Amino acid sequence: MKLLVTGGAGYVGSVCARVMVDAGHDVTVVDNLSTGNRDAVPEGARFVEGDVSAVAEDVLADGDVDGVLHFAAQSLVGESVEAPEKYWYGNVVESLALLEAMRRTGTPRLVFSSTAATYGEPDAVPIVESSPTRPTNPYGATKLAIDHAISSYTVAHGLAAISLRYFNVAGAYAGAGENRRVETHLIPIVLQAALGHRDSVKIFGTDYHTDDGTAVRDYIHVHDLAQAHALALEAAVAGRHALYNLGSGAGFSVRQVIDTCREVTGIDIPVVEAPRRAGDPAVLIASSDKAIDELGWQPVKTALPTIVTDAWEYIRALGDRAHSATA
Ligand SMILES: NC(=O)c1ccc[n+]([C@@H]2O[C@H](COP(=O)([O-])OP(=O)(O)OC[C@H]3O[C@@H](n4cnc5c(N)ncnc54)[C@H](O)[C@@H]3O)[C@@H](O)[C@H]2O)c1
Ligand SMILES: O=c1ccn([C@@H]2O[C@H](COP(=O)(O)OP(=O)(O)O[C@H]3O[C@H](CO)[C@H](O)[C@H](O)[C@H]3O)[C@@H](O)[C@H]2O)c(=O)[nH]1
Repeated sequence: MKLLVTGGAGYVGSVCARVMVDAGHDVTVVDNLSTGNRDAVPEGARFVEGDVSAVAEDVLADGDVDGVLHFAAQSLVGESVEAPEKYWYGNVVESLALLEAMRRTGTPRLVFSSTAATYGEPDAVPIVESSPTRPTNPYGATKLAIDHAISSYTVAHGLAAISLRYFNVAGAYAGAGENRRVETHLIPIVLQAALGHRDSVKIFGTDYHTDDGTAVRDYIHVHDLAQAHALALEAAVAGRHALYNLGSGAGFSVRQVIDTCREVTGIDIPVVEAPRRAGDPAVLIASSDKAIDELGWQPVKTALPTIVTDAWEYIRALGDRAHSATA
């Protein structure tokens, strides 16, 4: 297929772009490098620098692009609470521009990076796709708004679309991984502390109603996630918007993640207890049964030590290329 990958210089987008190139697809990456790295764009993919709203329509203009994988976004829960404008413009307005570009150029297929954050605080876990959507932060609210916009484009304009609601993505694949200029995600932060790039790790909230008082998340390996994108591209049906949760089905607390990182690295990483981070739900665990049943998705790297080991090997190999700025 001929594919446009937005956000393909970022973490998840660069791994997915690599998997698509390796599978023989013709890939063009559009990225404004706001959080991504130019050198993360895989060899074999074309690169166009710019905002989705400014350059995507040019890439689609010939009318022969088969599908769009839309990763480009602002995606930090805490930041979205402090600067919601960045999220409503950067996510909703940019994605509406992409939908319009696709409509005008007759581009048939979309796979969208939605998120567990669309559900908010769940009534029950594991979370299924029919669970209520009550986002607890602007990030989740903007992703939910985009999901609604996509649904109406499928009905009105015959777009074939799949939203993949990822839970917490981690790990690395073939030399591609998490290397943001400013890092806020738990696993890379803990591993940066193990490397000595940070003095300690803050635990945001120790008073949640969970077994050890810290927040629980479901970590999914980035390569398993990329495989789901390949399946979604094939499965998208004109006029239909399907949604799938993607996780490993097990929840790990912040303390359990830190302990796993200690075991994998053999380093006693220092921690500091801190207040809760605004916008964070207590527990997010996915049911991925729908993706397994309907897409034929088979996650392989589901064990947390495997995910952390891959992230650790990646971050150690970065050397001088490592960004380690604290947020
Ligand atoms: N990482 C996770 O745990 C996770 C979980 C659920 C969903 N997601 C979603 O997956 C997608 C990728 O997340 P990530 O962790 O790889 O983030 P990232 O910040 O590493 O990558 C996002 C990329 O998009 C680019 N970008 C942002 N806005 C753009 C715009 N308007 N035009 C062009 N390029 C733009 C950035 O430069 C960056 O390269 C996001 O949509 C995010 O919401 C991520
Ligand atoms: O230094 C840190 C960093 C994080 N955390 C905690 O660790 C958990 C995971 O936080 P991350 O920042 O790694 O991930 P989030 O759960 O906030 O969000 C991630 O997963 C979501 C889906 O679950 C989103 O889609 C989002 O894009 C993606 O960043 C949270 O309880 C957070 O408070 C800490 O205690 N200390």
